[in-house]
Amino acid sequence: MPALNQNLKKLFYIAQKEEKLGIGLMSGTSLDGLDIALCSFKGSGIGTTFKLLRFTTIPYQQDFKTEVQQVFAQKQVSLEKLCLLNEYIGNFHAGLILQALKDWNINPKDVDFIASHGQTIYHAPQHQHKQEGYGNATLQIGDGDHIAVKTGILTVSDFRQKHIAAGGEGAPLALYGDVLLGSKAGENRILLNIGGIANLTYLPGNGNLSEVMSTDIGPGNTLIDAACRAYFDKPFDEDAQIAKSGVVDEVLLDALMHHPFFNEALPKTTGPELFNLNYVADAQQATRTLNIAKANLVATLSAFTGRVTANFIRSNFDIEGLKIFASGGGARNPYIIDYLEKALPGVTIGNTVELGIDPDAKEAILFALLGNEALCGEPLIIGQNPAVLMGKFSFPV
Ligand SMILES: Nc1ncnc2c1ncn2[C@@H]1O[C@H](COP(=O)(O)OP(=O)(O)OP(=O)(O)O)[C@@H](O)[C@H]1O
Ligand SMILES: CC(=O)N[C@H]1[C@@H]2OC[C@@H](O2)[C@@H](O)[C@@H]1O[C@H](C)C(=O)O
Repeated sequence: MPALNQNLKKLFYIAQKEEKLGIGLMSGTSLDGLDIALCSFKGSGIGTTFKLLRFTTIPYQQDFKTEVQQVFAQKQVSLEKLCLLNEYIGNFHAGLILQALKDWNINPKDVDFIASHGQTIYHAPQHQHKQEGYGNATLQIGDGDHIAVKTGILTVSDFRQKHIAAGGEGAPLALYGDVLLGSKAGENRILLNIGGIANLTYLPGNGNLSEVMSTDIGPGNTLIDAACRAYFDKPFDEDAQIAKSGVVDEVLLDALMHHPFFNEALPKTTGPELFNLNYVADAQQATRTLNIAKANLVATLSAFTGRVTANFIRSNFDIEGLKIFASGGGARNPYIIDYLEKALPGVTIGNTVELGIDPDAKEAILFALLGNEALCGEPLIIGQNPAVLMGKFSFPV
């Protein structure tokens, strides 16, 4: 009998371990930093038990952000730059993981796997690119082989391609973990993540997985951040100070609300490829509001996130006793949260902290969970979503 590839032998060994130590990585559309969550797992699927052992966000320096912004959500980029960044980000993320493990006094040899989201560079669902003959597509870079070789840890990466191959749009993937982290018998819940793009997972209190729904909603922080960068030389509107100093331009807000994306069938996804400052400039041009004060613009964009999200929840989930648990950086934006509270009377709006989940760590935990599923799970049928195990394996040697 030919000898078994040592990598596969190790893979089988890890997959069969009763308890696994895994690292989940998330680097989102906000480009603020790399989220690193170290978790321990027992079991798989709905029966998984896990503990978040350590969490950190390592902020990106401006020079790195500037590099990534050259290719991020752009229709035309330098192919050379894209190629270089694929290697660079893999290596860079591996270095940040090693740094975090050192800070935590944990030997990389004790970690069973890394689950890496990579950096989304372009997201192109068919309803958005509309090119005949082409399907849904998405691209995350920061290749897993570089992470595996540099850290010496088995790496699972590039989760979104399989979702598309099996009929999805490559996102949101949060629902696979949200079901596990957030479901409660007898309580109708929404886990609302306000990142660059806002998305949610509806978890019915009857526990019926076929009723679970997860979708992107529209812009979260992406437009607010873009306006703060362009006009205030700030990465974001900390504690909504700028928005609170401005006044909403209702005419512009109404114009921003008119896009076919908001009427697309669910589930649907989007990104900064659509919701960017050109989108805003077009609406300003159409409403002759190009000269409004920049603080009024930030207030209007913050109200836009609030109105899109509130309208979506009101029209899709007119459900008695609905509870929302917010996460993502936007959960710390008081303008957005206050807006939702006013626009959704009777709906309780809390934070995932109440579920024992650090709202900043949630997405990194979700990818660690997906890595655990890739190793020892079985495809789960949840709502209309592809029932597949996602991720590709990269070996250290
Ligand atoms: N104190 C705060 N006040 C206002 N906004 C905040 C605050 N803290 C964070 N944010 C917002 O949250 C953003 C980061 O959010 P997060 O890390 O959830 O995004 P992401 O993971 O990149 O997004 P996505 O989920 O779309 O990939 C910041 O860019 C900022 O807009
Ligand atoms: C293509 C891509 O990276 N999409 C992200 C983005 O950030 C939020 C929203 O848009 C969501 O669809 C997704 O991330 C989360 C983690 C998800 O897949 O659930």
